[in-house]
Amino acid sequence: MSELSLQAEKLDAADELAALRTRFVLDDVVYLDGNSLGALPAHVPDRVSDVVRRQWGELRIRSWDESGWWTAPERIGDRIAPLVGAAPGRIVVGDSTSVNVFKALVAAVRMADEAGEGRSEILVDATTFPTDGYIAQSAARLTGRTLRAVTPSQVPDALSARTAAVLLNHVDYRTGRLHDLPSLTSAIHAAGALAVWDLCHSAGALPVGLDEHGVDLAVGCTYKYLNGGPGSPAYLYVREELQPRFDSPLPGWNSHTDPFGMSPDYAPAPGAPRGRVGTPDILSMLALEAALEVWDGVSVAAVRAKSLALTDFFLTCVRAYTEPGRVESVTPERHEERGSQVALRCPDAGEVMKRLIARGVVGDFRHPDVLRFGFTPLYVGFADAERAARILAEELA
Ligand SMILES: Cc1ncc(COP(=O)(O)O)c(C=O)c1O
Ligand SMILES: Nc1c(O)cccc1C(=O)C[C@H](N)C(=O)O
Repeated sequence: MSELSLQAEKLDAADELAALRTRFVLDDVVYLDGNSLGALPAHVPDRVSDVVRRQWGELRIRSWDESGWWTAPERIGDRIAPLVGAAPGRIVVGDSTSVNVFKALVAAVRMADEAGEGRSEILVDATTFPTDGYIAQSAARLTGRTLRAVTPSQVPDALSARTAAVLLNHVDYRTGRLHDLPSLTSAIHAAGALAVWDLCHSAGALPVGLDEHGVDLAVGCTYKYLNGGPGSPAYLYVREELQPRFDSPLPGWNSHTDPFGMSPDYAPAPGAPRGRVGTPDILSMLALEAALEVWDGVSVAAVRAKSLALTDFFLTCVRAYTEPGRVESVTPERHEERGSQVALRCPDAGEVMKRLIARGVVGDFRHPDVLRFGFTPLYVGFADAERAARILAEELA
């Protein structure tokens, strides 16, 4: 046994989260793609079966009340809230992240307009996952703003009295870089603008502190570190003081204060439900609700500590096993700047990832040259990290 596998064994033995792995359906593959699609929590199939067979099959329409379908978006929002540092009543679940980016950004610009200072510009993260950039372009056109793409580090200098809103990613999907949410949010506020954060790659992997840091609006998906399943609904957070001013660009009937009054005039509901649009996707939503139970008794701080230890250890193993210079890590070394993934660049990354997957190490390839390895502390261990690095080195040799 190599020294690093011995070390992995010791680290796994001391890992207070190690037992959580049994809450998931996993085989002996090293699954390092939970930053794209989280693994299936073991109890979810039975719960979904109950929703389909009993709630839908037997109770049918009664389930909107009796099975709590109607209130699921807010109820599940409250379940996600502690994971991202929000009090109850601030998050609503529904739609995709893309749709929630649209709602949040247009609503942010509308709120900036209320100040009446002619704020003519939206800033967007130039390194963003593409969908946010596309939606921001459309939001800018619809609201008559110009859109400027800047890297998160350029944001403080780019802010001005012209800035209406800024759309940023908490963790960069490609490099795994963690951006400084507290200081960027306060810089955005100092300029009188609104901060909209995309939490897709941070929620469930590290503390976010939405309320504590005064984030205005935030969105995120639930199929990565929250393990909600393929296409599970996303969520929208609106800061409490802003909720009465949240003017949705998609004011569907589900966000009406009296949806069953069927009035031709729109009157927005108070609080989080104002972020709803149409009929919630109940099957996916209730699968997500069940999946969130794996968080019972789990602290985000413990998850963060293990995530950093795992990514540190993986980098150590990669350096020990791989010929120097064969790959370059584009994930920051500093813990304050690292999310829960390691991204390694090499020119043949696409081919290398195919071979890794064939050998039971599942990460993903991101164009043009990035090998991405996501570490989900709820089910990935140190021996997994060592084995992945060892097989990677063999494939790179
Ligand atoms: C940062 C980020 N935003 C948004 C999305 C996707 O949004 P949607 O769920 O609408 O496909 C992803 C991943 O797919 C992402 O990584
Ligand atoms: N949402 C995805 C999908 O529907 C298919 C494949 C991948 C995804 C992803 O989530 C990709 C992910 N956001 C990324 O960071 O690359």
